Amino acid sequence: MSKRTQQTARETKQEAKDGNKAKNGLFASCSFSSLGLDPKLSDQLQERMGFEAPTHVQAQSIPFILSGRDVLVNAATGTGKTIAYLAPIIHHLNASSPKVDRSHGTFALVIVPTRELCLQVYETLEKLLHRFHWIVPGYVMGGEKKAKEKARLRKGISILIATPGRLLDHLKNTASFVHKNLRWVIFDEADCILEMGYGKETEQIIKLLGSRQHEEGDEEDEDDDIVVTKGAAQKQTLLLSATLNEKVNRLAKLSLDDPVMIGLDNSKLLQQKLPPIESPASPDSDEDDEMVIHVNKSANPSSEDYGIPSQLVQKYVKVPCGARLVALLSVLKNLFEREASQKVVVFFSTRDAVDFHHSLLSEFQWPPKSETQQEEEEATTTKQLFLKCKTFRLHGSMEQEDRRSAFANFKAERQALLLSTDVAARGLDFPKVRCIVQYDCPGEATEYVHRVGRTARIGEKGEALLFLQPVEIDYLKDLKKHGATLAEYPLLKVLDKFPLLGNMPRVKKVISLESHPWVISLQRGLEFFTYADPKMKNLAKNAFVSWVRGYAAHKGELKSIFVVKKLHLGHVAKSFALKEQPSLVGKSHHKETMKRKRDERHKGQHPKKRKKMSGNRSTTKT
Ligand SMILES: Nc1ncnc2c1ncn2[C@@H]1O[C@H](COP(=O)(O)OP(=O)(O)OP(=O)(O)O)[C@@H](O)[C@H]1O
Repeated sequence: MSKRTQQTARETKQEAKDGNKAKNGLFASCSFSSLGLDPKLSDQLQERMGFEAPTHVQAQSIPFILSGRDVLVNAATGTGKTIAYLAPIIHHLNASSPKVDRSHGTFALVIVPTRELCLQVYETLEKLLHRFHWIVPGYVMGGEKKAKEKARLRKGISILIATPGRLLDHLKNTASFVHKNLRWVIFDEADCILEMGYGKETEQIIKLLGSRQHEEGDEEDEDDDIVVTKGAAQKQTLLLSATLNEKVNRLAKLSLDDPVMIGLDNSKLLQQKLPPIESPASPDSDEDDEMVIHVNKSANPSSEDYGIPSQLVQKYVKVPCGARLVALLSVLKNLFEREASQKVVVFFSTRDAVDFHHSLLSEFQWPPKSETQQEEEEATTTKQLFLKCKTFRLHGSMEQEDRRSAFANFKAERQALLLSTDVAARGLDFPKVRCIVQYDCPGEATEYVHRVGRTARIGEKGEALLFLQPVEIDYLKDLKKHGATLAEYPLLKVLDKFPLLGNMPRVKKVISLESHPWVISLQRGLEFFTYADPKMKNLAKNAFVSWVRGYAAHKGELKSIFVVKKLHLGHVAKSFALKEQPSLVGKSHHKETMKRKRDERHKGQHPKKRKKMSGNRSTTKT
C-alpha cells in the first residue's frame, strides 16, 4: 500500500470514528414512545421515517411540550428541533375530543422566517401526518397567490406554517381564517425572524392572536371550542433557535409564560445526562426579570455556546483580493475532484454576486477554447465545463417558481453546487451537504454558525471554509470569542496540483499567490470569458458595485475589520473577472436597484419594512 493510500485510509478511519462519536453524543438512549408520544406516532417516526432514537434535544423538549408548558429551545443546528415541536402537537391533536375536523380551523401556527423553510417544515409535517389524515397541514407565505391561500384557509388547516408578513395579512384580511381554537404558536428560528426586520409584524401577530388568559376564558363559553387534552388546553408558545440574542429575549418576554429553557447550557446537559434545566426564578425577582434569557457569555466559551456541531471541520482560506475568484474556482474544483458525489453550498453577500458567479460557473470552460473550437463544440454539444457538476442559485429576487425549483432540485441531486445569499442560511436541511464555503464573510458570528450549520447535520461529517483577505484576518478573533476556532486551508498546495496549460513553466518557488502560474492563467481565462459576452460583463460590473456597497455595510465592531478604504478596488474588480475597476456604474446600478425595489413591491413584498442596509447586502433579505 502506498504512503498516500495509507494516509487516506487513516483519515477515513478517523472520520468514521469522529462521525460515530458525534452520533453517540447526539442521540438519547430512550425511545420516542418512552417520551409519552402516542404509539402510532412513535411508530411513524421509527418505522416509516427511519428515526431509531430521539436526539437529546427531542428527548429533553418533548415531555415538556407535551405537558403544555411554554418552552424555549436553544440547540445546535441540525439536531432535530422541527420534530421536537411537531410531534407533541400531532400527539395532542390525535387525542382530541371531538375528533379534529377541518371546520375547527387552525390549532397550531408555526412561524418561520423564509419561504424555503416554510416549505421544508410543511414537507416534514406531511410525512409525520401520514397516518393522521384528518389533521390537515398547510402553509401560507410571501410569493404565493393570496386568493388560493384564502380558499385553503376557508376549507380549514389544522397545522399552519407561515412566514410573518403573509400571516399578518391573512389575520387582518381573511375573514374565513378560523383561529379561535388556536392552542400552539411556534417561532422557529426566532432570532432570524427578528433580525430580518419582522419585529413589528411579530408583535402585531402576537396581539392579534390574543393572550393566554383570554383564551382560557373563552373556552367555557364557546360551544365550538375544542378541548385538546388536559395539558394543552391553554395556548402554548414555543421559541426555537440555534443562536440567541437580546432580540429573542424581548420576544420571549412578549410571548412566553413561565417558560422551561432547554439547551441553554447544552454542554452540561449532554455530558452529565442531567434532566433539562428550568429557568431559575429568584424569589424576589419581578415577573419581567424571570423572563430574561441569560445568553451564555462565559470567559472561555466552547463551541456549544453558539451551537456548532462538534464534528464539523472548520478552516479559513487566506487569499488576497485579486486572486479570490481563482481561489474559489480552484477550491471548488478540488472539492469535486476529491469526492465527485457530493454537495457544496457557497454563500455570497449579495444577490448580484450570486447571479454573476452562477452564470460564470454554468458556462465557463476549461481549458479555454478558440472561437472555431467553440463553434465546433456547440455543434457537437460537448462542452468542457470547468466544474463538472450542476450549479443552482438561490436568492430573494428570483421568481417564486424558480426559488422553489432550485430548492427542490438541489435537495434531490447527489452531486451539485448551490450558490446562495443568506436566504439559505437558516434552518434549511439539504441532505448530504459535505462542505459550506463562505466566499463573502458573514456579518455577526451568529450568521457564521447558521451558515456552517447547513452541513454536519444530525451527526454527519462536514467541512466549512471561510474566505478571508489578509486584511480581514482579525475576524478569526471575533469567531474565537464565540467558540469557533479555524485552521488554515493549504491553498498553495491545492493550486500546485493543477496541471498548467501548454508550455507554461512550473516555477519551483512561488513568491506570492498572484504570481502562481495557475492563478495567472486561470485569471486570464476568466477575464477573456467575461469580456467575450457583454451580458456577462454587465453581470460582473453589477456584482462589483453591490459587493463594494455590501462591504461598507458591516456593522458594529466588524466595521474596524472590514474597511472599504483598505480595499484596492482594482483588485476587487479582478475578483469579478474585470480587468479594471468599472467607472460610472454607480448611476445605472442605482437605477436598477430602484427598479428591483419597485418590482418587489408589485410582487407584494415589503422591502421598505425590512431593516435597511446599503449595497444589497443579503443578510436582511429573503
Ligand atoms: N431522531 C432523529 N433521528 C435521525 N434523524 C433525525 C431525527 N430527528 C430529526 N432528524 C433529521 O435531522 C435533520 C435535521 O433536523 P432539523 O432540520 O429539524 O434540525 P434543526 O435542529 O431544526 O436545525 P437548524 O437549527 O439548522 O434549523 C432532518 O433531516 C431530520 O429529518
